[in-house]
Amino acid sequence: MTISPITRMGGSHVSLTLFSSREDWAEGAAREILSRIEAHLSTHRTVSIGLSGGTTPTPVLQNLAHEIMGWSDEKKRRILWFFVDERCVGPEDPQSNYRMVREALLTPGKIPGETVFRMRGEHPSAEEEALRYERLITELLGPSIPHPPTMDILLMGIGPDGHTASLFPGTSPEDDHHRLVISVPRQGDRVARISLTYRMLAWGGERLFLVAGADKKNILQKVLSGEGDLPSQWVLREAGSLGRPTRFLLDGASAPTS
Ligand SMILES: O=C1O[C@H](COP(=O)(O)O)[C@@H](O)[C@H](O)[C@H]1O
Repeated sequence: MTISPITRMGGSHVSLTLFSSREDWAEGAAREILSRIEAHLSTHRTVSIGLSGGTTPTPVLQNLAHEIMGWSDEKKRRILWFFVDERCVGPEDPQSNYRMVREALLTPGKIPGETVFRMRGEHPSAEEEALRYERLITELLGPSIPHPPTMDILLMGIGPDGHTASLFPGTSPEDDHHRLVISVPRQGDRVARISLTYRMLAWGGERLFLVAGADKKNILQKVLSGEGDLPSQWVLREAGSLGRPTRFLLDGASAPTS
């Protein structure tokens, strides 16, 4: 599938893969993630993955759990699971990204707890927790100077307003300064959040956007049109300027028509 305006977003570094049904998408996306994990582990001791929340990734993570559950503990310990963002709620709250990931992937995949690095949404200070997570990332993945440490695979989503991770419309990479993780204040009904920054997302080895469902069709069309300053567009542009690839894994219902 080709969409010409996409070249304006991330140049040749952006590609789309379309799966016909939601079921094919969930299976195919899990296979894509798995093949990148295996490829990375064939040349590196460990692979780091950033997980997004919301509802879209659930069936993909369930399929991934099914593939990984039979692995030896030794091999499972070579995957380091991080979070792209979290809502400032407890780990049992229905809004918790960690809760969704635990139920879909960690528990069924029998993932060793010591390989999972969650953002503690229940911390009384989101800012302190963002700073702790930033330190954790640099300890585990490398220094933040001269550029952010690299998470090898970032699983990302797009919200109906074009947000990605917990970076919302009206923000831009200029707001990041030198941070890797930020706290995002509560706004209206939206609870406060903790999020990786644009820099951190752009420097990731590869971004896989998991997008499915008819309710994502319009926003995806807009994102890929190249016109605008939506957070997901900033990520594509910044990663593209670093020559880092981004791939969209779409189901038929979400795919743009032109
Ligand atoms: O708020 C969030 O939304 C986006 C998209 O979620 P979805 O439910 O529309 O798929 C998600 O990527 C992010 O992690 C989450 O916190």
